[in-house]
Amino acid sequence: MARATASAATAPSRLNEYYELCKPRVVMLIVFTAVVGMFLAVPGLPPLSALLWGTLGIALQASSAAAVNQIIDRNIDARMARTCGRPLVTGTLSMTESIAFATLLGLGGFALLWVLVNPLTAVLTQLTLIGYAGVYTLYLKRATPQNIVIGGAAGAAPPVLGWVAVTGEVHAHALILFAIIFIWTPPHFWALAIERRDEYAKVDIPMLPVTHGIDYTRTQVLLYTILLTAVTVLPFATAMSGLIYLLGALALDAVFLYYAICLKWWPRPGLPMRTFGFSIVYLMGIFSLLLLDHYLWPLLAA
Ligand code: HEM
Ligand SMILES: CC(C)=CCC/C(C)=C/CC/C(C)=C/COP(=O)(O)OP(=O)(O)O
Repeated sequence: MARATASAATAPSRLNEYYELCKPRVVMLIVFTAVVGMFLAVPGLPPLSALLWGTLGIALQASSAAAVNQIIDRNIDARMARTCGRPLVTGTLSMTESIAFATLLGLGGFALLWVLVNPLTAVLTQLTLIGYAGVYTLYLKRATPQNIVIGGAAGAAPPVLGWVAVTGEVHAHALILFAIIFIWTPPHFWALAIERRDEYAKVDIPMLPVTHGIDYTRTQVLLYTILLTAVTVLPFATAMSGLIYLLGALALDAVFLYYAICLKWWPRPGLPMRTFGFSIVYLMGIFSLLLLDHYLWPLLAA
């Protein structure tokens, strides 16, 4: 009786541990950018089957990538305050359970994309998984302060994956979506890394604030944010999006630039984490505007 009660009590919490192994909040935003890529790929609505199975397949593979990242990084995660509560560190999930779970999600996602979407999406998504879990986590993260710039390509791929899921091909407009996330990644991450500099130094991970100092990193955040402003004009400049997108994007750019300028010239406690927090709102906002504009602007401009 006591045994039955105990296992009933632990079952939901174990489910929660598997959920946490997938970095759910990051994966949700990643999947959102992929879904926006699917909607932007065609003038009307994308086919339901590509939308449904494409989203599920990309979500499964992104979750698998996040789990592999935690399997590889468990010793580093154990020594940083931000990550020491993760399931593989606390021991609530074993290595065997985590590897089995990551393999199941990865293979399941790949098979689903290959069979129900198209082989190109399956292959590109698999390469993205390898890029993040293999190339970034295993090698780049420990090797160079440019780790997140190069590794950012994996995080930037999902809108392209979504586009390919619907059309079967890579279009120049999909590459603009890639460029937006690619250039957004450095200010997103380095804002957090400024705050967490000492933790990364303690575990010998060569993040930019550790190797080049905090002030240099602030300059890089500002330069990438300026570049990001230019890149976010591209959807309008190439007639992919209309004025609703442009005006909204410029407003978001202005706020992000304000954060980056304050971080560089008027730094104060708490500002790096507020900049990091805003970077997430910003990317959600840019992709929401792209989606909104795709359906509303043709009606208004007609
Ligand atoms: C190489 C690329 C990236 C790096 C190094 C990176 C790094 C990080 C780190 C370290 C955190 C954890 C913050 C914390 O624990 O408080 C984080 C959070 C987050 N990242 Fe990124 N990120 C990258 C790319 C992306 C991409 C592509 C997206 C989405 C499109 C994204 C969305 C998020 C979100 C939504 C959070 C908040 C998670 C939460 O609230 O727990 N990141 N990122
Ligand atoms: C479609 C597909 C396969 C997508 C995979 C892309 C993916 C999951 C990107 C996640 C980006 C991310 C959270 C990086 C941080 O890793 P970190 O190890 O630097 O951060 P941590 O210290 O919080 O673990």
